[in-house]
Amino acid sequence: MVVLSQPAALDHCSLIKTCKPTSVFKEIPVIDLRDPEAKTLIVKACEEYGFFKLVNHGVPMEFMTRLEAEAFRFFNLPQSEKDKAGPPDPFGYGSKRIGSNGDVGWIEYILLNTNPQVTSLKTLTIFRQNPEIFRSAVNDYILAVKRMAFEVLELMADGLKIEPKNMLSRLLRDEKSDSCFRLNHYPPCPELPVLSGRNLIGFGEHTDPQIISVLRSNNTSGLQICLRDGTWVSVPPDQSSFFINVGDALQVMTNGRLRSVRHRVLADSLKSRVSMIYFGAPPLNERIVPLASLLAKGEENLYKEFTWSEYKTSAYKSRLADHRLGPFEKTETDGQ
Ligand SMILES: C=C1C[C@]23C[C@@]1(O)CC[C@H]2[C@@]12CC[C@H](O)[C@@](C)(C(=O)O1)[C@H]2[C@@H]3C(=O)O
Ligand SMILES: O=C(O)CCC(=O)C(=O)O
Ligand SMILES: [Fe+2]
Repeated sequence: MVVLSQPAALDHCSLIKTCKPTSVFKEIPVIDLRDPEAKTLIVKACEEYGFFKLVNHGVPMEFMTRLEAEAFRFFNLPQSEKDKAGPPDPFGYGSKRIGSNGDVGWIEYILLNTNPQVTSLKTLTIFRQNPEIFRSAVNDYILAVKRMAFEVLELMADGLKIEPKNMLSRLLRDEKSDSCFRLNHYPPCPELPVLSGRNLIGFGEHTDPQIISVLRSNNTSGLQICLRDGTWVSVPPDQSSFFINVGDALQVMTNGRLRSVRHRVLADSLKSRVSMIYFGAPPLNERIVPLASLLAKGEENLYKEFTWSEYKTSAYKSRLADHRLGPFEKTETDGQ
């Protein structure tokens, strides 16, 4: 990508030129968790897009707004205070750098382990300004979102005719589940209007490595997903709903039937975006293989066998936009 000149603050960031304005995702599948047809609609949306919006989800709005307020309170602290909780390893506070392989964005974030047994010094530092209130806002939110994610995965298993119904959700329910939680803040970027016709990348394009991701944001747009034909569409924000992404591990477990969705976030010139994402992952020692009941007679397994720990190690060596499943896909010569 060629960038002519840009303000010093954006030096490290990527700009993309959109030839035609990205269209709004009008056909976004909206699934009502209480709809008797939900299981079928979830499978359909995950096959077609790897993505859907969830309404009537049962997570109290108060949990979302309380955590959003705490997130803003933290991100509004002086930089020197926030830096005490960084750099991320991968947990902790991070700014601009995403991961450790050179990816950058117009973003600051907090990454947390959802396992309460793993409380690092960095996590304690994040909470230290407002320990009781911040911690309980995070815990209440995660607990409610986890319950809802289990329900979604149970409906999905039902829709896919997987027995038993907890085949997928048990991985997230496991006390050794390697799930994590992220609070992202995309500050407004006042320089954007002078970068005419170009967009600033807040979070570069990628797929999420885990099983599913459950995203909630405030009312600021920015999230885009990539459709099957390669076009990018903007997802209108909806602060009272959740957006569910299929991750790489679920793509493998369904032998490619459900697809992990490529997505990215663009910065806004005027409004801050805050998002909170629960990444539901299996335990580290879990073998990630296509579920036998999903393989039709004679259907080939598309992936080599690996554990979540092996996939994670490989993913964390990759760049954000890499096709992380590539090294795990079977080739013509495999198995001969
Ligand atoms: C560049 C990277 C950041 C990331 C680890 C990686 O090496 C590749 C995957 C990235 C990602 C995307 C989804 C989640 O936000 C995340 C926490 C994850 O599990 O994989 C991030 C990683 C990160 O920010 O550390
Ligand atoms: O912040 C967002 O809206 C999405 C971020 C994201 O895709 C991620 O953290 O993996
Ligand atoms: Fe993501």
